[in-house]
This record gives sequence, structure tokens and C-alpha cells, in this order.
Amino acid sequence: MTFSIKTRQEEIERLKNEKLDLLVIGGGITGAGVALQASAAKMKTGLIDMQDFGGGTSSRSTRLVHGGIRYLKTFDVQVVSDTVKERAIVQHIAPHMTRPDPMILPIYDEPGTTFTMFSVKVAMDLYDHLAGIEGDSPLIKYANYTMDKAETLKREPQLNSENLQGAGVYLDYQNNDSRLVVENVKKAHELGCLAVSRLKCIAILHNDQKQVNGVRVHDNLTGEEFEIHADVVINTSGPWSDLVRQEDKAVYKKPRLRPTKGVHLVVDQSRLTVPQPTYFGSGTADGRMIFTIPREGKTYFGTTDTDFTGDYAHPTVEQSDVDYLLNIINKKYPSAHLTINDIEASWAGVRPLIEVEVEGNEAADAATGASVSDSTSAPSAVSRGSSLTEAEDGLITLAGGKLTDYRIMANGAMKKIQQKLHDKFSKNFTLQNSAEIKVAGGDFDSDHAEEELARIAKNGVAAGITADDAKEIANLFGSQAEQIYDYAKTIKPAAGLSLGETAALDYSLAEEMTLTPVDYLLRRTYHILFKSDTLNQVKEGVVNHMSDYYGWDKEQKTQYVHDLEQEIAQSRLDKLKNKK
Ligand SMILES: Cc1cc2nc3c(=O)[nH]c(=O)nc-3n(C[C@H](O)[C@H](O)[C@H](O)COP(=O)(O)OP(=O)(O)OC[C@H]3O[C@@H](n4cnc5c(N)ncnc54)[C@H](O)[C@@H]3O)c2cc1C
Ligand SMILES: O=P(O)(O)OC[C@H](O)CO
Repeated sequence: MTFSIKTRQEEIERLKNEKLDLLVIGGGITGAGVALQASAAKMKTGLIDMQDFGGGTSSRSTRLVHGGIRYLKTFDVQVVSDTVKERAIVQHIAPHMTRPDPMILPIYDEPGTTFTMFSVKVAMDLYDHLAGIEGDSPLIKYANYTMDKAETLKREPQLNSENLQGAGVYLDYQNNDSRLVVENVKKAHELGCLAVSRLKCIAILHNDQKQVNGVRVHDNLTGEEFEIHADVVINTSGPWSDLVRQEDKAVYKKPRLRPTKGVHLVVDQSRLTVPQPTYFGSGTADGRMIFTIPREGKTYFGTTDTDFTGDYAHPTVEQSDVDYLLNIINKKYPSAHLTINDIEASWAGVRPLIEVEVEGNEAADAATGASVSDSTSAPSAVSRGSSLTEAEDGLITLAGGKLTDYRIMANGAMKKIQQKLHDKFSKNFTLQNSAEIKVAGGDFDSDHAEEELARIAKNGVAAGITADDAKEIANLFGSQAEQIYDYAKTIKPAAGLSLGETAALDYSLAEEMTLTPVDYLLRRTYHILFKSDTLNQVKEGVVNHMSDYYGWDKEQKTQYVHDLEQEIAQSRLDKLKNKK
């Protein structure tokens, strides 16, 4: 019960009564990375999120740890240089989620193409060079190469052959974004961070010298409001960063973000079969590039990139998003003939793109060099860099960036926080090398991850769990699977769930601050997004088991079931399908 509803109240009492060195507002990947590094440096750290950890953009990405090869076209070389090197480090510290998965980049002779056969080879060579994939690199087996048209069609037969020139193949990594967040949060918590979800910052507090010294929060579970005091406060609220800065009424001047929405759609792999992740030009004048990615027996594809001014917590997939993506996919894979009825799941996320340079006396350090654009630029031309700023009253904001460079973004922020605690509060902390701090579940040999996860899964079978469940548990929870297998030895399967599913759920409730069925089925596991075939079988068992664990009354259980069914209906695009 180390990270659960049972510890949540205890930690709220500590947040009320103990002054922190650092408070982190926002528990997406950016905030989680800062909280882990601050806790590793033995700062008394608090991390709050108004939703579930990872409930924002960090569970709505393309689920890649990648260097953004297309950013070379907009000369975002700093972002590429940072992120392409960072991939191997993220794989090292989070090996159960970040897996090498070479990308095919088919080249078409078409309007608006991002690459030609010549430029894709130059880009891939630069990409590999920046990542050190050369010479005797342990990753040399993933060095890039090109394929001619025939080889490309042999590799990926469903691709449109018309105007196809060939393809590049280069290393990128698949990732489980939601679990990357929660494993960072769990590690931070293990290192002493007071991490509480469903706590919303509703005001920024100041001392007599008009310097930030804390926040007022609203507990979204209980309705209680209280203050949390800290020497330093950092705003890592992603797309909400401007809204949190607006709470800092004394110094807020203007927004700096240009939020854009990105949508992904999921079909069964029988409807669209791709052998490995594929990344190609949209074939339209918007300069976008689209991914098609195999995952868990499904194929997902995306993304759109459109300015977004809606509710950042509930970005929705619209008909125009579906039409855009299906039009491109059916052109690139002419034998697919996908329609909206083939879509089994979907998700929409909001990029926290930085558009406006800092203004006034804000101090800015380019964490990963957000090159500034203006509102006339196409969304895809806006930099994917991040920025680190400090307002006149001391509120620090770390925004933008990618999920891939979360660790180096946090590195930059930690140097500023360390300096501030030294200069203003005479507190000295030693920053740790976060490249060597494995996230929760990463305690196994990263250089032999596949073999290690297979070895771990065998222990699950020995505990009486089916081979499929044991493998899935190992892939999701990494070295923590051993704990789940131990659970399995002492419990009986819950109604409607297998022994493995029951043990994994028990673990998540006790050790991952999993508070709702949506937390579990959408973010801690792949059930809603990639396992729609069996979702109906497990969801009732999950709800009933959680209801017993939490002691929900009839009204609470009805509400959680309603929220879950709404999430599933939205993911399945029921509203759009019913309009047809
Ligand atoms: C469609 C799409 C695809 C992408 N694909 C990739 C990819 O494949 N690889 C990659 O590296 N990057 C990718 N990205 C970028 C990456 O997802 C984001 O850069 C990253 O997730 C941003 O994380 P964050 O922690 O800054 O924001 P978020 O994850 O949004 O976290 C901010 C958190 O702050 C919380 N919050 C907000 N206001 C408050 C408040 N007042 N009080 C308390 N909490 C608050 C929110 O609930 C939220 O959980 C993609 C982005 C999109 C949209
Ligand atoms: O921000 P974009 O346009 O690169 O889209 C996000 C990708 O899908 C993955 O990072």
C-alpha cells in the first residue's frame, strides 16, 4: 500500500503542514521528471496534478521515443540533437517501456514531400551521427539504410506503389507514454516525493516581498481547499501552463503557448497491416507527416496538427480529423479501404507548443531551444522545443518540448531550482545523474531487455498465471511484475477476471495511485486503446473489484461506470458513427 488512496490522505496532511523545498504543479512527463530529479537530490518535494498522473498530453502522444527526423526540415536541429541522443538514455532508464523499433520512411514523388531519396539519406546519416550510431556503437546494428521501390513493397506490400521512389529505414523507439509518467512518479515517490493526484492549483501565493511561496489547491476528490507552502514553485502544466501563469495575476502578461491538437485512430491489424512503424508525407500541401504503427495486434495512425482552443482536459476527435486521416491512409494504403466503422479506438492530445518569446523581465533559459515562430506559421512549422522561464515573482515555468526530452528539460530546470534554493534560501543540494536513475520497474539489464522480460514472464507462469498474462504483465510493469506474481500466489481470481488480471489490478490499486476504472483501463494498461476485443470481458470485473477495494456506494459506482462508458464511447467514436 505504498502509493494508494490509503497513503494519499497521509501525504495531504504532510503537504498542509510541512514547508517544501519545491512544489511541482502538473504531473505529466515534464513534472514527473522534475519531481524525480528533485527527490533524488533530497529536496523536500511535492508533486500535484488536478487529474490522474499523465491524464493530460502525456497519455495522448504517438507513443514514440524519437528524435523527430522531420524537425530537420524546419531546422529545429537543437531539438533533434537533444532528443535523438536522449532516446538511448530513456531506453536505459525505462527499458520495459522504451523498445528499439526501426522506422520505415517511404519516399514518394508528390507535392509537399518532406524528403527525397537523397535528402532522407542525409537526414538519417545526420540523425545517426547525432545519436552516435556509428563505428563500434552498440546500436550499430540499427544503422540507417535505404531500400529501393521493390524492396520497400516487399517489406510493406499494402503501400501505394504509384510514385513510390523507395524508403529510408532508421532507428526510433516505441514507448508507453502513460506508464513512462507513472513509473517516473512512482520512483520520485520512492525517493520521498509527496505525490498527490486530483489536487488542482487554484491560486499562487506570495510572501510580503511579493515572491511566490506556495499555492492554494482544491482537492477534486473531497472538495477541500488548503494551502501548500514551498520555497520554490515550478509550473509544469503543459498546455495549461498559460492558465496556471494567469493565476499569478500580479505578474501575468500574455500567453506564450500555441496549443495544437493531434489525433490518432486505431484499427485491427487485419484491416491495415504494417510490418514496423512507418512515417510518410501526408501528400497534402500541409507539410505534415503521418505515422502508421503496429501495437498489440492493432495498427494506429496519426496525427493531425490543428490549432486548439477547446478544453485541454477533453480534446475530442472530430469528423474533420477522421476524414483527414482516413483520406491520407486510404491513399497511401489503397487496398485498406478504411472507413470510420473500422475504427476501434482513438485519442486526441494537445501539444504545448511554445510560440511567443518571453517578455518583460522574465528570465529565459532555452532548455531545448524553442526557436520562436509566429501565429502565421503552419502548426507543423512551430518549434517542438521547450522553454524555461522565471517570472518576476519567482514562479518558474517549464513548458513545451517532447516527451522524449523530458529528462533533459528537467535537468535544465533543476539547475535553476538548485541555484535559487542556494541563493535565496542558503540551501545546498547535490543534483544526481538522472541518466543513471532507473524509473520504477526498470530494475533489470536494459541492454538485454527483451531476454530479461521473457525471463521475468517465466516466473509468472510458475506462479500460476497464463503465459499471455505473464508476458503482458512483464511488458507493462517490468521488474515490478515479480511483485504481481507474488500477489497471484496468495489470491483468487476476482469475478470476471483471470488470476493475472486480478493480481495486476491489485498491484495497481496498492502501488500506482490508481483511483478510477479509467485510470486503470486507459492509462495503466492498454485495455481501452489496444484491447477493445476483450475490453467488454474485463471492464465489469475491474469495476466490481475496484468497488469492493474502495467501498464505493451505489451512487459512486454508478458515476464511475458512467465515466468509464463515456470514455470508451468517445474512444470508439460512437457519436460520429451514429451520425452516419
Ligand atoms: C498528438 C501528439 C503526439 C505526440 N507524440 C509524441 C511522441 O510520440 N513522442 C514525444 O516525445 N512527444 C510526443 N508528443 C509531445 C509530448 O506528448 C508532450 O510534449 C508531453 O506529453 C507534454 O508533457 P507535459 O508534462 O508538459 O504536459 P501534460 O502531460 O499535459 O501534463 C500537464 C499536467 O498538468 C496538470 N495540470 C494542469 N493544470 C493544473 C493545475 N492548475 N493544477 C494541477 N495540475 C494541473 C494536467 O492535469 C496535466 O496532467 C506528442 C504530443 C501530441 C499532442
Ligand atoms: O509534433 P509532431 O507534429 O511531430 O507530431 C508528434 C508526433 O506524432 C510524434 O512526436
